[in-house]
Amino acid sequence: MNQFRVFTRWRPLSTSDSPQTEIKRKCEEHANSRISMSLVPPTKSIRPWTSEAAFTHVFEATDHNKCVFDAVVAPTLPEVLKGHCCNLFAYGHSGSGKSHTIMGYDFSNPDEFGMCLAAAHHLFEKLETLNEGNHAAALQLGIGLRMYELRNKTAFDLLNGRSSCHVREGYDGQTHIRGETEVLENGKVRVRPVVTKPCWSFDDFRKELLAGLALRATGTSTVHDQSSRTHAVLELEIVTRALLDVRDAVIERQSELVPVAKRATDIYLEENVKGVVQTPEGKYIPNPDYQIDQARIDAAEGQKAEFESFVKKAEDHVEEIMRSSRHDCLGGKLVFVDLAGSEYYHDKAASVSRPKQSAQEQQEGRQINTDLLALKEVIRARALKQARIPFRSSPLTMVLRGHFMGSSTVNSHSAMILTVSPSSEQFAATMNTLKYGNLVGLAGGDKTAR
Ligand SMILES: Nc1ncnc2c1ncn2[C@@H]1O[C@H](COP(=O)(O)OP(=O)(O)OP(=O)(O)O)[C@@H](O)[C@H]1O
Repeated sequence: MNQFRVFTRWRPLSTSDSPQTEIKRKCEEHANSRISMSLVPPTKSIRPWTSEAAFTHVFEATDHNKCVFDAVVAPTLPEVLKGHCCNLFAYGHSGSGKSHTIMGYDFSNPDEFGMCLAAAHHLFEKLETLNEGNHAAALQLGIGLRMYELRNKTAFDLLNGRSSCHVREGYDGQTHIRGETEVLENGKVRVRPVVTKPCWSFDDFRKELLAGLALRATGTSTVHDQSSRTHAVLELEIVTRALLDVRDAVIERQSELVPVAKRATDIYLEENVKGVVQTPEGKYIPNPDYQIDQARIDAAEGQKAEFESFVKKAEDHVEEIMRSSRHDCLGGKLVFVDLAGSEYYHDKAASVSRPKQSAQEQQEGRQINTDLLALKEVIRARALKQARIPFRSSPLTMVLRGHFMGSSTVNSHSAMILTVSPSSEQFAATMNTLKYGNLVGLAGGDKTAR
């Protein structure tokens, strides 16, 4: 099976909802073991809706987090331990249970851990075994945690005081998320990526996760709050101290290269400006009184090439550490994406009403809509094994590029959980979420996917 899995999770009715208002729904299993869902609208003015056979499984309100973890995340852990990358998305209306699912609200009861904490718990159990007999501290395996919120082309680093970082495509064709430029002594210019917090035990991990969550407005859902207007990304990567150190060395060598490269450019420009004069007619001609100092230009270029070679050497060192690791799991990643609230998804075919939005919210809504449609197209292109995957279509898919590219298989170890409310008052929001999930399930299915 090589399909992108889409799950639905019904949250329980909240105490403020009356039980009579529960949405009537039906599931049907099809020959391909996929499920279709039908919803009966609370009023006659809305047409009943039936999805296609797009869903892998439907969790009911009584299913707790452990049940969801066992079915959705646990099967991906062997892939992560082989050094591959698996992605898990949560999508739903504000208050439908995305944070409950991904982050969890109980950080001490393993049965109620969110997917992220439960995954770390299981990974640390495995890493402890792999670390046995390995006495070199620099080679002890742990989990590097990165946490950021994404809005348009800006990422807010939750493990670095919510500082803002830019999402850009580098000269190497890779997407880089980089913080503000720091100007250091001797003209060195350093641009750090999103912070990776190394965690060498489960308790370290839990502490960092809680610190990151404290900077995120979750759990106080209103459709206008901040968390519903950003995508939250949590990356868990299997690392060693040695790997983190050599990555830091690359950043250090790059910062040393900046002033040297600038000096080479300045010298080249200076010599060439001195080497020409302007005629009364406004033309530039070689300056008869100045001979361009080519040796000076070459010396500066030579120094630049030397510093470039230091960067290359540091990058090779990272490759070498990855290649020579005794453990396949080094660099393995599990990425959780708590997508922006489904109230921002605009499906032309959906005749559902949406809450009134301000001009800024409408603009953000358009961007979120672009992100979500781009994500669906990326999933479809991967399912179709297309040569060109449209990662550049949105900042979200640009950020996910590295994670999707690091996946072992086309789609099968990535999944989406749709969180939905059973309250009739939330019917429109629930149907909108399921409509998007239906499209993603079809797109990530087989070659006949639409
Ligand atoms: N499956 C569930 N079982 C029990 N409680 C749940 C479940 N899903 C959600 N809840 C509860 O409902 C409330 C809202 O859920 P949650 O904060 O996860 O919503 P959300 O989709 O993340 O909203 P937002 O995007 O605004 O942060 C929380 O108190 C949460 O504990």
